[in-house]
Amino acid sequence: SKNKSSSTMKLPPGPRKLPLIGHLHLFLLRSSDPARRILRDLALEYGPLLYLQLGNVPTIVVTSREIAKEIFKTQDVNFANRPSLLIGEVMLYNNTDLAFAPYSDYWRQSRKILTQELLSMKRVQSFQPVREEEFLNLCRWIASNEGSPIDLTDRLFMTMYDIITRISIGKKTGLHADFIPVMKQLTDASMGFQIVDYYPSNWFLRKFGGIRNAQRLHHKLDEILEKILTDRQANNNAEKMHEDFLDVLLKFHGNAAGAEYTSLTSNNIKAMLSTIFNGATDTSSVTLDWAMAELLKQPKLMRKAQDEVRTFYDKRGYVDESITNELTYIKLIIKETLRLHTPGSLLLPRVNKEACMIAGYHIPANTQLFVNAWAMGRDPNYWKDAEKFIPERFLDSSLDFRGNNYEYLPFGSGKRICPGITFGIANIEFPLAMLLYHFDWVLANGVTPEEMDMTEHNGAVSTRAQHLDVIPVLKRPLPSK
Ligand code: HEM
Repeated sequence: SKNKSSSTMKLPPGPRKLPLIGHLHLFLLRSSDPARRILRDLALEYGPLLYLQLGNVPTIVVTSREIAKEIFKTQDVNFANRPSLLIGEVMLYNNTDLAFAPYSDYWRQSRKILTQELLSMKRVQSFQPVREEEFLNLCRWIASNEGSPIDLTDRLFMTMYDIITRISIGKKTGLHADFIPVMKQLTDASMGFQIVDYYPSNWFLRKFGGIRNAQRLHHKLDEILEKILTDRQANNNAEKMHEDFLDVLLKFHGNAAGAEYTSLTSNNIKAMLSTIFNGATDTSSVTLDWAMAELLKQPKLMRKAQDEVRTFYDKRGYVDESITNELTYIKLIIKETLRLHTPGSLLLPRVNKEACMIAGYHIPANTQLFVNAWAMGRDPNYWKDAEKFIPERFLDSSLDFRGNNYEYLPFGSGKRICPGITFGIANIEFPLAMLLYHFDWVLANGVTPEEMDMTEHNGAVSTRAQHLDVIPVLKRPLPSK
């Protein structure tokens, strides 16, 4: 064909690279900044399709909706693979965790189980009592601290961990106490840039740069999950109010579910439970935390949100999850929070199987792809007053987060789009409504809304650097059930 000339084989632009480390120095030099910011600044300088060499790993970074659209529309299958990272390989059962799995039959099968059996609307609704009970417990604790400062951030994270754990492995047992801290470490480790991943064939780095720690964490995790699994299999016919994820997954163990699905091994089930925990906890709690922070920062918005919830629920006297769908303003707040504080800022990395052309540039096979959803979410070319928190911007807008508006991709897009959107939103919407319905909130230590420090923590998930220190004032009594 006509485009094999050397000019069409041009790589996308990027800064000058150094021997051996390529562009890694750009990250080392700004080690106090999160990668999403460094990559956004590079895009401003070199353009929306950026080429970087991270150690030995060729990488492109996309920061425009047109190029994101081109990739997700025309190269979706080609980019449906994930790079093999140390954490996925060592900790997550040799990349059989869904989020890290290569694009394969195994991925297809386990994604089907996840979307159809675990994260369907019906299943998500079936966990309503768990969410209600755990958040009611939280509200009771908050009410018991009325008038004194509390660390709301910590409590929101703990409550979310409890909910996801109960939904995954059932009623609280002693194992929860072991499970949560190990899973927390796993979530931290799997979100970060790890230097060892940029020299995949370097045995020295692998040996000394993380593999031992990953193995140690893996053994701990495996021991706990194995115990949970065998306990459950031993007590299979115990009385149960709700099926949890483990019950569902065990139906696929050893092909009990029949020919429509491949069977899951014990390791597969353990990997799936890890996936869910990893994908669901921090993303949901950090969104809730940012939403509360933004409302505390702008008391007018807080009042508007509280008015909506209180007008809506005052007849019943409590927040009922089955009708949260009608909370228009709460929905706008969540949309805006996901725009300005995109938790999975760079999505999860992908890698292409075959060489291809994107935006007129040559992309060699096995190039790692980051889509900077966080940067697009605050790009002034797409958003008016892009850095301001304005929920009303979504009022008369058809923009949604289901992967078809490429400047707004908090859940990603295409084949690897987050399968947990419905579940994730349910875990945010209802708790937010409940916190706003029952309590008024005052910043602790005499901090004024203007003085609130909204700095982001330098981590892969965009948490706030400061915790929410607030004083609760009970405004609506808690249900006594
Ligand atoms: C506010 C909440 C959440 C946000 C912002 C979020 C965000 C994301 C993002 C950005 C991706 C990468 C998509 C891509 O590569 O295009 C992803 C993937 C994924 N998420 Fe979520 N997520 C959330 C909640 C959840 C929940 C509740 C679950 C499960 C229980 C979940 C499970 C997963 C899984 C398994 C993947 C990998 C999918 C695959 O590789 O095929 N997420 N999520």
